Amino acid sequence: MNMRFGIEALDQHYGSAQVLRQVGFEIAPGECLAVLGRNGAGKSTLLKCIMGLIAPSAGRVMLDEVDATTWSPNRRSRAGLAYVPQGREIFSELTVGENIEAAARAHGSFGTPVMEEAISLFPVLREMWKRQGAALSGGQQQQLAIARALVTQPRLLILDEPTEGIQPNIVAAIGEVLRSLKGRMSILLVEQYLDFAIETADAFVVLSRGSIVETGRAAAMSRENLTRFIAV
Ligand SMILES: Nc1ncnc2c1ncn2[C@@H]1O[C@H](COP(=O)(O)OP(=O)(O)OP(=O)(O)O)[C@@H](O)[C@H]1O
Repeated sequence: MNMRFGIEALDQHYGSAQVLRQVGFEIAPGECLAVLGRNGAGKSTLLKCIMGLIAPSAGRVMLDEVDATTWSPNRRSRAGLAYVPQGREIFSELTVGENIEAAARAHGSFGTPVMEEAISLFPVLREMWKRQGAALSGGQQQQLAIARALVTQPRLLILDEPTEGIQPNIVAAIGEVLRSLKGRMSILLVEQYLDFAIETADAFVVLSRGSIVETGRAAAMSRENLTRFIAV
């Protein structure tokens, strides 16, 4: 079942600096929402508040219309959120297989079709199964990180700049996978690579200095309009 997900009027401060201001949106079940914005706009901070890694100063995170603002990251994960952070954070000492199997065991999907499907989405993972995470290219690590998130059978997959520093053919492969997942889960995509976001998302939110300055359906958004908010 797809998640009903929303955030309401989130504020966040680092010391006296306000980094998020009254940020609110919903993600329609099964859709991909892209959050766009320049470096420092507050995108990663927003995702950390959504995952419960930092507490917002004000506002609410709503999962299936339940207030989850004070839930631990683990509880959010059990409720169906999966987070692929910027920089990927795979276990570089473990093999590809161990990375996936550890996540699957923790979520009770070890050896199930959920685990098998997550692996089969990225054929390179089978080829590299016994290699250490550290031996993978950046793009392969990103694919591993996404597969590891998918073995938790998320209802909302949250990705922080999955294309950053990755070669074009792997970006294309990741885009294809994300498009194939829509409908079965919702996706929250933080992205600075505009063409990738346009190909993948159903709706957009643009963050600038911690505030939402533009929102809209993908079909209603021109590339020119979005570039205005992102170009340096
Ligand atoms: N732990 C922290 N302590 C103090 N300030 C921080 C901290 N983390 C981020 N900031 C500041 O908060 C603002 C928003 O940062 P954030 O990382 O959320 O932006 P971003 O849009 O994700 O940018 P990027 O694309 O560079 O990651 C920036 O000005 C940043 O310097």
